[in-house]
Amino acid sequence: MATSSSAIIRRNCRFAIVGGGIAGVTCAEQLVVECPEEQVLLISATPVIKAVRNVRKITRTLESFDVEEKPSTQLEHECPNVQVIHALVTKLDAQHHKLFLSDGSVVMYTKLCICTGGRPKLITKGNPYVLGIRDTETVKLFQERLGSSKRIVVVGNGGIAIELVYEIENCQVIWAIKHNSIGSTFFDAGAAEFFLPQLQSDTSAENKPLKRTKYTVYDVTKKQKSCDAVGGALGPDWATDVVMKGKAEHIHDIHVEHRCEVEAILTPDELLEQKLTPEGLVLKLGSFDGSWPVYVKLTNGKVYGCDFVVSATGVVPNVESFLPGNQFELSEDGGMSVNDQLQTSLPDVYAAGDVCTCTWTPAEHWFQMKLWTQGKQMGHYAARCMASHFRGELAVLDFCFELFAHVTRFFGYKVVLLGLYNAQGLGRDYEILVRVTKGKEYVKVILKDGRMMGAVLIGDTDLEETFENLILNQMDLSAYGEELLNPNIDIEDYFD
Ligand SMILES: Cc1cc2nc3c(=O)[nH]c(=O)nc-3n(C[C@H](O)[C@H](O)[C@H](O)COP(=O)(O)OP(=O)(O)OC[C@H]3O[C@@H](n4cnc5c(N)ncnc54)[C@H](O)[C@@H]3O)c2cc1C
Ligand SMILES: NC(=O)C1=CN([C@@H]2O[C@H](COP(=O)(O)OP(=O)(O)OC[C@H]3O[C@@H](n4cnc5c(N)ncnc54)[C@H](OP(=O)(O)O)[C@@H]3O)[C@@H](O)[C@H]2O)C=CC1
Repeated sequence: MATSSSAIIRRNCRFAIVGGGIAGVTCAEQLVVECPEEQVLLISATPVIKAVRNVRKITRTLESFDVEEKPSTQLEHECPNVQVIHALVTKLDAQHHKLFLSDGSVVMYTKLCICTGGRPKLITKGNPYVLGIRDTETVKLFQERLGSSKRIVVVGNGGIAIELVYEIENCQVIWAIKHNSIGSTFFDAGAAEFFLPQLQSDTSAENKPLKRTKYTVYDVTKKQKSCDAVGGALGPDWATDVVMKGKAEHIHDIHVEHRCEVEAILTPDELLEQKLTPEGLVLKLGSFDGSWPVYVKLTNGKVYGCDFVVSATGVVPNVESFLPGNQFELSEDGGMSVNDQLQTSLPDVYAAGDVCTCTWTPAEHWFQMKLWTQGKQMGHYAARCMASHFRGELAVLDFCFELFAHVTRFFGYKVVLLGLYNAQGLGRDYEILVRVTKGKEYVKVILKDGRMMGAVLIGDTDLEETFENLILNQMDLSAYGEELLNPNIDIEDYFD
């Protein structure tokens, strides 16, 4: 409800949420279920919000879903006690439960959830030749630049880099990674080897496996853009519909530089001044006049000329608007620390999604990762916590925080990650079992003291449900040895 005193608009609500990404919207939708009689105010810097649809339950903890961008009015229509305000939060006075918005209004809340996500952590600030990818706007900029490019350098070895190198066509890609093998955030050297042919092959549109469209964009960006904040992060299969074509002749041309970082980004003049010689890599670029707008010097001493650089080097939480005047406890990665009730260090302020860092002692096979799935799970759980505390109760930690579970697609393959899939936190004290069928599937299991701790399943293995159970029930598998991955044994029947 809005009340006005002098020129300032004041709005009072029981629950306020900042951020129209997946965490904020899921939180709003769930608050409507928990407290249908209370007013929920969602403040979104962008006029479109992100919502989950078509949730498909794969196992108890694994689900896949589509994501749609929709106008905020649609959410208001679907959830009548939710009001969406299109504005930027410029300041928080947590002590007095007040939010100050860019439209000059003030929101008084009883409980607040901050879901402002993150933004790309770029290798360098303010360099026009270095781009990050986060939202629809940044993708458009990337597409435009790529359209007139013959070579780009991609820095980083995580989700975005993997998707880019697979999708980009007609542009040579120099992929600079810190690690020994590609894609190390999501898989090990064995899986990287499995994927290697996909990097070398001609993966032009006709040769790629057909993909379903899972990401729906409601395009209002041209019509209205009034705030400076980044839009909500992209999500599952964002790359499917995005044309990523450069102007070189060869369709797919990737060169990986291992074990290196970017030391400097140089202009052509700086290259000359420093008397550096760019790599004489054999290029399949068609006509080329020999000079580049920018040069990248790597820590391995090599220098590459390129049209621009993509810094796919992770995200930093969007916390700046909330810090002045408030004593939030921040974690090492800059995220707002939250406890197992998703409470920050300040009373009545919660946080969910990419903006927060979980500081409770996690279940043995769960850890936080800045993913769409976890944004949804945390948004949902934050609503339950806010509603429970409002009623004077404690919330019970949701089951989804028992086991890390992520399903995605890389290089055209279904990829399922369960538990400590990369032996996270196990030191050297574990065993690995691997089964590979070239071009078809890659199955890796992490065992400790005979118990399954995690698994990577690439391809249509149909093993996710059985392995999820084996990780959750911690059955002693020592007696089975390598038989566990014997393709001639129907493992489902075995453990029923
Ligand atoms: C290119 C790309 C591909 C990805 N692919 C996948 C994938 O395949 N699978 C997966 O699980 N995850 C994926 N992710 C990660 C996933 O998108 C994020 O983890 C998830 O979207 C985070 O949701 P969020 O709601 O916390 O934040 P966001 O989606 O970033 O939303 C934050 C919202 O807060 C708003 N905001 C920020 N500051 C303010 C302010 N001061 N006032 C008002 N509003 C504000 C923003 O405008 C935005 O609407 C991908 C990310 C990227 C960038
Ligand atoms: N299909 C999916 O599930 C997808 C998920 N995402 C998510 O979106 C978010 C953003 O993706 P992305 O940017 O790829 O982030 P990620 O966190 O996935 O990967 C970042 C990568 O950059 C490396 N890195 C960090 N700093 C530097 C540096 N200075 N120089 C060189 N390399 C560096 C990291 O290595 P190290 O870790 O060793 O520091 C890591 O390999 C992530 O949360 C990601 O999980 C994105 C796309 C697809």
